[in-house]
Amino acid sequence: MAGIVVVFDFDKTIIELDSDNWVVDELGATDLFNQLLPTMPWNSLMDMMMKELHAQGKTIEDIKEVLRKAPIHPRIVAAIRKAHALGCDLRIVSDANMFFIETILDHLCIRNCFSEINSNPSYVDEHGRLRISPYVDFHSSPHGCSLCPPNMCKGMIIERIQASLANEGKQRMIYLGDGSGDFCPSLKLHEKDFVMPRKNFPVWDLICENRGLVKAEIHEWTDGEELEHVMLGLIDKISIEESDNSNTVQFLSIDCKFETIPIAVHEALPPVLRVHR
Ligand SMILES: Cc1ncc(C[n+]2csc(CCOP(=O)(O)O)c2C)c(N)n1
Ligand SMILES: [Mg+2]
Repeated sequence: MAGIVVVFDFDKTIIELDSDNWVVDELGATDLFNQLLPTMPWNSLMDMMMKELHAQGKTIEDIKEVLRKAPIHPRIVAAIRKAHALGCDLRIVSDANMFFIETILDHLCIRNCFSEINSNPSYVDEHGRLRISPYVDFHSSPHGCSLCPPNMCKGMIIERIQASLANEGKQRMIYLGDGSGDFCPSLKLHEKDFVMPRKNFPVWDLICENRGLVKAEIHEWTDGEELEHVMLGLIDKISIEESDNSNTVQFLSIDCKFETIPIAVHEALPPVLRVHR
């Protein structure tokens, strides 16, 4: 589906928990983290925690090992692979950090499924310490959005993606998220887009309380199995609508499930593929 962009939040959407807390807890630094939390911004605190762990002798490999153990529902990995194989453009917008996300995606062998990852920058310095900084430098150039944390306005990122898609002929977006930071981007979606808030999580509460403000169609999900079912259903629905809207493209019926479409055939397909399930 060359015309469909699927944007994923990462923590508590792709993986089952918050990666920052997972690393801090697993490496035994929870008490210090909780003690310092009221005193500094989140990214500065994470950077400081990485300094502390480095001073205690914890290596980058120790951090990677913890990240590789992060719980994830197997159907989420399957869903990502299927959406990618169907030709959707998959992206991540996350308030975690690049190192944590890339380590986990590499481990799951799904990094190649994503065309873009937007998150807080991170790098390993010359001493082998992980450095983490905010996506937005809120001292020199604050984003000015009151809905979002100072270091990242996901709504601004979505608007930037929307502007670039207009040039690429991609029209439809599906946005999946769980947290309060996913509310602002949900408000930026257009009428023909879809938002998939995780049920009983903060973004779901916010969307339920402000339904009138959300233009996109709302489809909730609870776990990986439901995420897979709902997301692939929406991709199917969009592809049918887009093929019905187009009088120039041929369409093809494939009497099989998504996972059995041979890649060689799929690549040779016309731009719009109708899948019967
Ligand atoms: C005021 C304030 N409190 C807490 C945080 C940190 N924070 C909140 S949710 C989350 C996980 C995001 O990952 P994802 O976007 O992938 O769900 C993080 C790191 C913040 N930035 N500002
Ligand atoms: Mg999240």
